[in-house]
Amino acid sequence: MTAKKQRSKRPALLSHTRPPTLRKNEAALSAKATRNLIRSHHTLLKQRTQALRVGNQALVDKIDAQIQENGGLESYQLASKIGQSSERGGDSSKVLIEWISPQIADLKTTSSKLRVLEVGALSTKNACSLNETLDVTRIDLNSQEPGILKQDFMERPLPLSDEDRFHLISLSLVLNYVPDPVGRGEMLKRCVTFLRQSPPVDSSTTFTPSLFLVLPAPCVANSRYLTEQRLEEILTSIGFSLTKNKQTSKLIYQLWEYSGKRQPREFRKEILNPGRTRNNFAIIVKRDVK
Ligand SMILES: C[S@@+](CC[C@H](N)C(=O)[O-])C[C@H]1O[C@@H](n2cnc3c(N)ncnc32)[C@H](O)[C@@H]1O
Repeated sequence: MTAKKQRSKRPALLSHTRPPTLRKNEAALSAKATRNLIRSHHTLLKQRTQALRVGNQALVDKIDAQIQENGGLESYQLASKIGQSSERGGDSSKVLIEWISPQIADLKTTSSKLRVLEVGALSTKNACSLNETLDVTRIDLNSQEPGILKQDFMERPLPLSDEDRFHLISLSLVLNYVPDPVGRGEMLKRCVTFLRQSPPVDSSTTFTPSLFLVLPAPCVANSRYLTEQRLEEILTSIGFSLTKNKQTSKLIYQLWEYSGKRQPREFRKEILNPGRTRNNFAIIVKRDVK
């Protein structure tokens, strides 16, 4: 008998990172269709950003038409929702709840709540929305339900007081949606402005303002331009420190506490991890203009 040929294990592609399937029979087809839809949407958004950058409006229009032909943001969100179903590895906010449970335990016996901003919310029934100790504000570029505000986080009015700030911000699979590296850096910096230092109203519970970040694992594990160390350098420079970290074959989950110790630095797009099979995911951080 001949020995079974061993397949060489290639690093996962960004488009192959959604957890496994809905119903066994529909599995292969729908998982593939879902991946293709997500991948194609991300690619078109990146091409659109490049076309915009060089002022090629005709190409922008063509790409917009292509995005619409594929079902637009709505179809992308549907594909992402399938990715959230428990059969596909589930709702990422379950990990968040597990991590913050010790800190929010005391809130169960009070009416105080921790204020959470969920950016890129696809459902009002995920684990964080169902948690009675959390007061969740949900926003998305395209709202799928009445409890989700249609809003671009980058356009959200800046807070005037703590009432407009949050103890926790969730960016689950949102940063990788942003089509350009500079925009990703801006999104991370913007989070700080919305974090709240004061404790939940009428409560003695203390909670260090935090950022829950979820990314497809290859963004960090298999990129030419981003490594775990670089991600940590970036977030540390913005004032965060890493408190929880979990990686599966598909996703990387992290909880960052805001220490307030900012050491503003610039981060450029530079090759950190060369290789033909790597992806180009990058985060560029520009210094704020005073
Ligand atoms: C892949 S879905 C992730 C959904 C969900 N958070 C999850 O973990 O599965 C990404 C969502 O982020 C939303 N999004 C991307 N950039 C955003 C922004 N600047 N403001 C609000 N929502 C944004 C998109 O509209 C999309 O619905």
